[in-house]
Amino acid sequence: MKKFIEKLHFITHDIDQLTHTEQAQIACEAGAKWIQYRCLTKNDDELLEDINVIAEICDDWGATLIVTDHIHLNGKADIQGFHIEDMDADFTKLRAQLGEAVTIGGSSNTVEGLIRLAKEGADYAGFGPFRETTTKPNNAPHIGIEGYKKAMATLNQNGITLPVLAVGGVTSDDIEAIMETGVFGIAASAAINQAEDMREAYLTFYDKIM
Ligand SMILES: Cc1ncc(COP(=O)(O)OP(=O)(O)O)c(N)n1
Ligand SMILES: Cc1ncsc1CCOP(=O)(O)O
Ligand SMILES: [Mg+2]
Repeated sequence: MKKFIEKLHFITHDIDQLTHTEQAQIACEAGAKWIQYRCLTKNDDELLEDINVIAEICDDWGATLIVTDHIHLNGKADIQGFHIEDMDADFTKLRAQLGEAVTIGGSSNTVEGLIRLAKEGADYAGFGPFRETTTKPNNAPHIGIEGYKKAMATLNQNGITLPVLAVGGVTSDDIEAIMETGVFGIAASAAINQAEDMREAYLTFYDKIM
């Protein structure tokens, strides 16, 4: 089933200055239509407490709510989908488990991973890291502008239309060059939620992407 996927995904994160709920509220008030609640530090009761509040905010503002991992919470709150960070996850099995209506996104550091995600029925993929990020430092090579161009050419040659989002260390100054590579969109956290003025930062991202 083809799903609507937004071009700008805002990812909440554990930061000192704003709670996940506050981040979702500010992003939605600034116009966000896609919130990924990424909290890997709370127990199920705490997660559901956050998710129920964020789901209401998303509902009020017409935003899609995606939860990072935690697929066991499917059906327990008004969640539209899940972003699965395990790059070895079997999306065919996940689809069978979660059903057609649930949006399922995956992550990859390679074009081969993107092809596999597309073949296994992921609805979209985060492809990164664009550059170094403190949100989740890892050892994967940075994709960079040339890497996105090459990957998008390979996907096109293979007839793959999976929506690919650049992710990891993206700032508003990168948006134009990234979008020119042919990727579908951008997912970002730190450059928005750690900005001095989060609303202003979200609006700058939005204006440059749309
Ligand atoms: C849209 C989106 N893309 C990527 C991620 C993070 O995925 P992850 O597997 O953690 O990526 P690496 O940092 O390991 O490269 C996400 N949450 N959402
Ligand atoms: C790459 C990545 N890994 C975990 S969340 C995430 C996306 C957010 O990265 P950033 O905070 O640099 O926008
Ligand atoms: Mg990962």
